[in-house]
Amino acid sequence: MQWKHMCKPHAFTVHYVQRMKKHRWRCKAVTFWCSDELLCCHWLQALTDLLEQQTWRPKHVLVYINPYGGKKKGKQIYEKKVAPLFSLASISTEVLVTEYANHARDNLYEVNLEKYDGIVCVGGDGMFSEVLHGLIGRVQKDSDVDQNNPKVPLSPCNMRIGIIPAGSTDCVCFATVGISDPVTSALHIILGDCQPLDVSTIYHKKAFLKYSVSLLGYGFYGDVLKGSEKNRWLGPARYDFSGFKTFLSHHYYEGTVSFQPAKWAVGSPRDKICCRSGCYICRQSSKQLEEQQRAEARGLENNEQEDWTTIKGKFMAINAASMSCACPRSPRGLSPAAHLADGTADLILVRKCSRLNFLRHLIRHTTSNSDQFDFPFVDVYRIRSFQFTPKHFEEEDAESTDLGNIGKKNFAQICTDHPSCGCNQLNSVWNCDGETLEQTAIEMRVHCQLIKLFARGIEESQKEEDKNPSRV
Ligand SMILES: CCCCCCCCCCCCC/C=C/[C@@H](O)[C@H](CO)NC(=O)CCCCCCCCCCCCCCC
Ligand SMILES: Nc1ncnc2c1ncn2[C@@H]1O[C@H](COP(=O)(O)OP(=O)(O)OP(=O)(O)O)[C@@H](O)[C@H]1O
Ligand SMILES: [Ca+2]
Repeated sequence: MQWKHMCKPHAFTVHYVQRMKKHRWRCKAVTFWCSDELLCCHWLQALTDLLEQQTWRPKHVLVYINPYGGKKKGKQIYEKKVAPLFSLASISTEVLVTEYANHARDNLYEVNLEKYDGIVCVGGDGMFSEVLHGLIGRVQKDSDVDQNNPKVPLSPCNMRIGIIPAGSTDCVCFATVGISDPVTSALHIILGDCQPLDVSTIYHKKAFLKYSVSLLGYGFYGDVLKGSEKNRWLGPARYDFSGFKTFLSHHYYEGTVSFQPAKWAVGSPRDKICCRSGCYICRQSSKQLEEQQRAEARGLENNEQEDWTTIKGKFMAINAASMSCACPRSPRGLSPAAHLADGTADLILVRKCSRLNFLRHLIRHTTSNSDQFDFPFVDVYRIRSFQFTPKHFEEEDAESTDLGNIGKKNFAQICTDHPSCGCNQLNSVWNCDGETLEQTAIEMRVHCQLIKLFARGIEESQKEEDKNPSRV
């Protein structure tokens, strides 16, 4: 809500948020007229006082715009749809339109963060990932935490990030707000919403590689991403084109997956209930995790060696989803019951299957009320960490001769460059929130609620409320 002073006659306008269909929010206005000037002033003063009490609302934000994300409309979207709302809400801004990849990330290591109440990122998941790496890295640096040391607990980031969607998938925005809509996201920022978010760290041989908040996927989604990069000029359609080609190539990959189940977690990946605003499961799970970590610190439980489950096999896809990964292509996401802030990820293993079966599994991502895990070749686990070693890597490590490595690297290269050559590609690549990783043997660990967003999670729709009347 916001007001605008009008001199004559005595009147003021209140701007407020109205909920529309499908989680969309719009800014509406209502003007109050009054013949009594004093009464009008009293109202104005009372409203101003109320607004000033809302200390969680940001007053000064730092905005990063990727002018080349999605359909290359980031700058236009910000100027036309977002900046006017920020100025109406008296939010002052400092704007940086990025000039090269990683400009925003590097800038976050230099700026005086104390000046700002939040960071706004205009772009897609890749741009968000840049801001995420910049902010987490900066906070660790300021608190003398070595993010490259997997044994040291990371410092949580209190500065909130707002996402104005202007990318190709916008999965982080969609899965935390319920819609990919710049105006809705701007209104969540203005109201000062706060949604904690789990972040996963990825390591190769104990060396830190990347952070991930949405999908860490090997096999199908890795290949789709790799293929899509050659066709960036197609814009968001590059994923569908590459998805179709990857589907037809129908590769499977051999390797070993080991994971630690999240024993303390309250929910399961097959739950019918999804993560919604003020989620009870997120609150309970994070509490239980804190207790478990306290017990581990006192040496009552040894988490490092215990409870690892190992599965060796041939996989079409290995997906670790730290959140549902809902997006316009798949409105319920890769793992519809995954939670934003419960300290866990859902590990989905799709084993070698026929093309038809894989298609049936994929199609279920697009329809409501159908369970994409209900196939004999799909398994799903709620986990705190996992590691993957490709079969090819095991052999490579055993031989460990430079000559052998070079030979295999070249072979993989030939196959990637000639997908129609008919030979079997040995390894896939990891898709980490829309960016490829160079290493294939990796380890991932979830950090509960490491960052905060200007969002509130997806609000329960009337239909859902009718189905779950007893939910908190
Ligand atoms: C028949 C239709 C089946 C459609 C199945 C759609 C499943 C879509 C699931 C999307 C999950 C997105 C997870 C989010 C990942 C983001 O961190 C990342 C960065 O933005 N985006 C992508 O990697 C971008 C990933 C984009 C993946 C697109 C996959 C398209 C598959 C098309 C298969 C066509 C088969 C047709 C056979 C006749
Ligand atoms: N000025 C720039 N020039 C070139 N690349 C940039 C620039 N600014 C940011 N980038 C990079 O562009 C990449 C893609 O951006 P972004 O995520 O906004 O769009 P997208 O890839 O179309 O969407 P999505 O990630 O949702 O699929 C990011 O990895 C980011 O690092
Ligand atoms: Ca989670």
